[in-house]
Amino acid sequence: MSRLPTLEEIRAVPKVLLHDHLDGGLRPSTIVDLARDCGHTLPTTDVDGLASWFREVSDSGSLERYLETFTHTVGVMQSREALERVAAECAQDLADDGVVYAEVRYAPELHTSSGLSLDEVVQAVLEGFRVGSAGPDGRPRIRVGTLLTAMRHQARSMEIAELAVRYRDVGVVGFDIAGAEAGYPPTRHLDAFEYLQRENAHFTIHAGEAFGLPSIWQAIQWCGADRLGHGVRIIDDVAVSGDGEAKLGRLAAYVRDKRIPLEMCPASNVQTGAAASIAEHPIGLLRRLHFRVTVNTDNRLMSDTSVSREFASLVDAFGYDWDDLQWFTVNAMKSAFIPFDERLALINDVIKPGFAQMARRG
Ligand SMILES: O=c1[nH]cnc2c1ncn2[C@H]1C[C@H](O)[C@@H](CO)O1
Ligand SMILES: [Zn+2]
Repeated sequence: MSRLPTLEEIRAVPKVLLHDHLDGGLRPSTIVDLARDCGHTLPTTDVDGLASWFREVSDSGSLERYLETFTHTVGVMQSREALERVAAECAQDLADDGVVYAEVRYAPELHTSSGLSLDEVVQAVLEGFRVGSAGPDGRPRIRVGTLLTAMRHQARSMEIAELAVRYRDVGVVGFDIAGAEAGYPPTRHLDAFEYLQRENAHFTIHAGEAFGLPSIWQAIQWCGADRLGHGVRIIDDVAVSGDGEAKLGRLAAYVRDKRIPLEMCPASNVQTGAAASIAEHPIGLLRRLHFRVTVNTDNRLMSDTSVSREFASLVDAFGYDWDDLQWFTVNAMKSAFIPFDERLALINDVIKPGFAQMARRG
């Protein structure tokens, strides 16, 4: 099929999402509702105006400024009802976009300012995902696993890691650290990572987004991360000569040889200045070099994006075809934190047949 995939067609194929923040994906109308209920003051209560505000402020070119916008999402996610609603709508929105498997992350410690305990936060989010994943016939339209995030500038990672292990059999599939990267190396949380390794638990680390190779190196070689959140700066360890031949440094070679998944989030990276544009995003070269690249949304609200839109922008920039999109999707499914047999079943019974059906249509 020579014609390139369209946005509408991309929406129809089964997709997988590994890096999406619950507090970065609220519907603007829900923020307005919840803010009214809990007395939180927003920059504007006009729904369209609020959507534009998030997108525009997030376009600052700085991760720190980008993260400031979360005051207005986290601020309205402080009750059990609010957390359940946001999680349920998240599952519905992802399913509507054709996502069949998602790992959605959030930081429980950010949702306790009105008195919820960490356990209550986790239980509310799990309940929201349970409700939101069900279709009209009661059968699940999407499978959602959650990742519990600890904030890298705080000192609660051990507590959050223990929480993740406590809820591992009821929907929590892993752990993460997030927040401003510069000045907060992942090794600050080494005890939490060592604990998770002893517990045979899975974790990813935001690394190589706003800070370079040392952050990626620490995340992998000191902390033992299974995956890298973003990881875009791995490109700094790849030299491309005039004739297009690429030479990998030791760290880049390690990441590729070990098939360490890169959770790339192109639109978010352009907004925070981690990449100059989609066309110049390192994903193009990393895909060509067969790193284990996956495509993600990061924060759908801040970037006004979805998995389908991320794919469509890559089709536009790099001319990707259905084989490329299936390759990204299978990469993501292989890299998920659920058991191997369940990943394989989704690949063979859902993803491959879904892409094959699209190929026949073309
Ligand atoms: O792209 C990101 N980099 C680092 N931290 C991030 C990013 N997107 C969201 N966060 C932070 C802000 C949220 O409040 C927190 C938990 O989801 O994670
Ligand atoms: Zn992120």
